[in-house]
Amino acid sequence: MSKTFTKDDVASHSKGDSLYIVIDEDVYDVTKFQDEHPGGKKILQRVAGKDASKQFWKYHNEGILKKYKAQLQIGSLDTKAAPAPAPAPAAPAPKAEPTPQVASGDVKPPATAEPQDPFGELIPFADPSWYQGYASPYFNETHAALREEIRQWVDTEIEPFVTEWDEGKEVPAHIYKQMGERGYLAGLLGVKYPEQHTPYRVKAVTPDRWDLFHEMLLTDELSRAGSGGLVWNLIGGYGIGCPPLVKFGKKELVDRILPGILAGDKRICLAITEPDAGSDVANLGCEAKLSEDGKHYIVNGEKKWITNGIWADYFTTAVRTGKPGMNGLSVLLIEREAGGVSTRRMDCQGVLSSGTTYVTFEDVKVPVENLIGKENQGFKVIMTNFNHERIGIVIQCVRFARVCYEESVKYAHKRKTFGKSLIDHPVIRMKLAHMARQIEATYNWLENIIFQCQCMEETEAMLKLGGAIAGLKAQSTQTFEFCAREASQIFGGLSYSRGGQGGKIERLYRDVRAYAIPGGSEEIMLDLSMRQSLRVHEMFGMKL
Ligand code: HEM
Repeated sequence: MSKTFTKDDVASHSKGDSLYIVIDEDVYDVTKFQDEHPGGKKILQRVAGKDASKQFWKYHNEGILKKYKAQLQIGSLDTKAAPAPAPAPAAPAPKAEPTPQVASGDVKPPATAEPQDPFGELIPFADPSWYQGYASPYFNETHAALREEIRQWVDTEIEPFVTEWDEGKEVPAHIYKQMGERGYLAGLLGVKYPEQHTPYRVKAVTPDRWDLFHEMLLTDELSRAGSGGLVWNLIGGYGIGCPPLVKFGKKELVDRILPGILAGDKRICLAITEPDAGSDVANLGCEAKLSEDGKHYIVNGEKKWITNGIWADYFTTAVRTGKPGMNGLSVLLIEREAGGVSTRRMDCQGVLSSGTTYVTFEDVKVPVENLIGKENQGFKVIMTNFNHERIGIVIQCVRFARVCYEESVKYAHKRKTFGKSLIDHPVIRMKLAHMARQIEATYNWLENIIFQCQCMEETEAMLKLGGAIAGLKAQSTQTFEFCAREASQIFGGLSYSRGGQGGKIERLYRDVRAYAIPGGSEEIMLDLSMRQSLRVHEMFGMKL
């Protein structure tokens, strides 16, 4: 692969039976590939033996090269400069003393507000501002190291294949296994890193330094691949099904099953929604009756739209153990191998590789030891979990909105209409500006909420932040929907057909409803945001 070619060498391979092309000074042998090239073989033959960089970038995005490089690149031109050696870590630039705003007092920023080195492509608003050299009180060098670690993995082993996986409605099992081995699953529980239950560690961050902003980064960077199906496959079932077990499960149960889950060997999902009860959780009907000897619950009922259900070994399930309403609900950990559990894949509009599932429980025998929390007090378990779930949804929506925006900015710089680039049309800049302002507003609220969660104990956070998190969820799904629509208008036909340059936009557009409806629909979220916030502030002594 490290072979060097002159321009004349390449020019001598200009026929169908030996066809080389140059892209960015790298040489590709596309002789065999020409027959399977989706753009046709003639178009490749027209640039045979030549530099085809300009034509290539007109029709493709970076993902294509990442995917095919290993297979097709045979070397580089002799004119290509050797890659510059990695720069030595720069000595921290001397910081200008801030100008005091008042005559006395210390106005220096806290130590954690030191800016990190710029990272990524530096397109304004395409990444959070702390990626681009701006100071932040929330992120330090451990976050920067984690960001680098995940991005490298996603860029090389995930993103180039996401379209294939989405169309095939499955993510290869080894990717999920890596989530365990890289220590990522253990870091996604909204709790202290559970060192005692897993030998796996995140390379970039020691368990004692793990915080909610690291957790946020995991979800955020995975979402850069631009596929709700991928993210839900990897963390959708786990991220909402496992925290109740860890927080409210009995020690013996947790000790028995958690290590296998954190290792990525076993899968868990959350089973709450039913054909007839979604956001109104208090009306759930799936029934669990205590056996006569008091040793088991016998579970009967159906669950619908259960993410990851078809692959799950464990189902964290909301069941009715008592009277109607919220005070008759419990949560049970149901094990597939108990028998009586059937799962079938549902055909949905979006998040295709997430495995949305219809589940039936028929006389499933569940040991009483598998009760999570207390009998008939499951509502609290479910409600506590909602905040974590909704924050996860918000992180994904903001990043998906950024992906729509980023793809649009890049495309607007390369596509020309009416004699000028799209970016030079004020109407396109207006669209981008409306996307950016919503993304940044939503993201900054998200950072604040995560910081609040970090400062509060869980029940306090459930009460005090529940309203704001509900409002933020609606804000994020509307931002995502807006950005998907505007990006689609900018890409035109390319985002109407699947795959190719507008592929991410087309897919994300289909994924929007999977975020705006589950985890509390926009309508319910907005109403709850007001009701709950007013109730809580009444307790604070709100004066009207
Ligand atoms: C290493 C070389 C190349 C590879 C691996 C490659 C791969 C692909 C792939 C996978 C697609 C499907 C659409 C997508 O996923 O983006 C595609 C489409 C296409 N390619 Fe290539 N290609 C190469 C070089 C070229 C060159 C040099 C040209 C032009 C001279 C070209 C022109 C096209 C066109 C016109 C399409 C159809 C675009 C559309 O549907 O809008 N390709 N190519």
